[in-house]
Amino acid sequence: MSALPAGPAASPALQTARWLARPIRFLEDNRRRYGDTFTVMFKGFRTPLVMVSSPAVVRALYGEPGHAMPPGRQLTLKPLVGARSLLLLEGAEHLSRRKVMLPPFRGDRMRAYEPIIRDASARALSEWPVGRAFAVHPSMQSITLDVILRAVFGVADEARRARLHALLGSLLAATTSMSLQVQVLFGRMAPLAALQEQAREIDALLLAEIAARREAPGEDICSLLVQAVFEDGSGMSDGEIRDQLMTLLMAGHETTATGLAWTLDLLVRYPSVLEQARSGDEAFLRAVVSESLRLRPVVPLAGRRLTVPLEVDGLSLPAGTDVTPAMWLAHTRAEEYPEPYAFRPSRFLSNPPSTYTWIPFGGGVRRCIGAPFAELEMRVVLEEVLARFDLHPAGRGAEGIARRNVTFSPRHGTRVVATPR
Ligand code: HEM
Repeated sequence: MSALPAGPAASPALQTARWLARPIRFLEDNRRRYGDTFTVMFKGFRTPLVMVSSPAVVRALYGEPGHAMPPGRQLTLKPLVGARSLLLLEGAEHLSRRKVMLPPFRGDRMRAYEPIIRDASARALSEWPVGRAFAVHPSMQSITLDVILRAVFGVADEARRARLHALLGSLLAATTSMSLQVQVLFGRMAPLAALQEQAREIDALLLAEIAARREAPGEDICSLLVQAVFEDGSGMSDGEIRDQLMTLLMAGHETTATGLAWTLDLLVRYPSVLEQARSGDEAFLRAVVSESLRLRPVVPLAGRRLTVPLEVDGLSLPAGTDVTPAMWLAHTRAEEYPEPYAFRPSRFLSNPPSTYTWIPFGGGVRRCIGAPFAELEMRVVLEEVLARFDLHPAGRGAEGIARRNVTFSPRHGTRVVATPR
């Protein structure tokens, strides 16, 4: 068996502590010492993890459709999204779902959701405090949750939407709650029982929505799933649609809100870019979104377990190895991005990067199906924010990174001072 690439010799506990406390430093230190490809060992993982970042290796990894999903995904996600989730299926079952779930997210269809995004933004932005520091991340979470409930779930009724907003908001907060995790670790199951009670109410509400969409389909994604037909002529059961809706919520809500919070954090620290972003030039705002996702990749890793050996550019990894691109490292290669640490959206206008040097949405057969949705939503929310407010950073230092589940998120929620224009 070939040896894995070199990597840090520290104990798994120490490597994990460094990754959790200072992820960027951990990645940069390893790149400096070992190059583009290195092997790390995290506590709780039974097998080492090879991190890669050169475009040729990322292409070879994501280009092989047969690789399996990374370990641990089933364990953490199944209780929330259900066993039939697109995120958890593999092989032919996964591909058949992807085939029917991709078309509803096509770029041209997304335009229909623009009014919903503008309206959700207007409601949330009307509550922003004026002239004093506050964190924008919770407001972005509220917008992205509202947008998913309307555009994806299709919940038109205000009262039902408010109830689902409250229930899903607290379920999602609990999944990132350190206090809950500690209580459960010490055997206190009461909070978990309360969560299960909430989950039952959510399921009942979702099944009622699905039944209503079967009766009278609309423009939302749930209506399209209700009408979807697999190659064998069968459709999705109500239970499966429930799983896919929870999947879209889990995959699309926090990620987009966090991408928005990071974009605002970068914009307030680069006033000339912020001014240009206000100009109403749609292409420039798209470039702002792309550059933010490059410099602040919300999902730092999206790996695979190899089912066949990976052999490329002198690298040879045996089947069974866990391999992940490190988005930060792939996005900060000076060969592809001159002055890689500068926030410079115009680079996406003059010289758009090739596919495997910009991978905030992963790649290959598991690439994010919500990418066009997320990009549109980010651009439209930004337009609404910039049209209403002048923004300044609340502090001098750049935001640090905190980990929330699988995301890299601004530690203090992006604190700004907003004044109406
Ligand atoms: C800025 C926002 C977002 C980011 C950074 C992001 C990132 C990602 C990444 C890295 C993956 C894994 C890809 C892989 O394993 O190669 C993924 C998968 C996925 N995302 Fe997103 N995502 C975002 C928004 C959304 C939205 C808005 C939705 C839907 C409403 C969505 C739905 C999904 C789904 C269903 C998958 C699983 C695809 C599969 O396994 O076939 N995402 N996303």
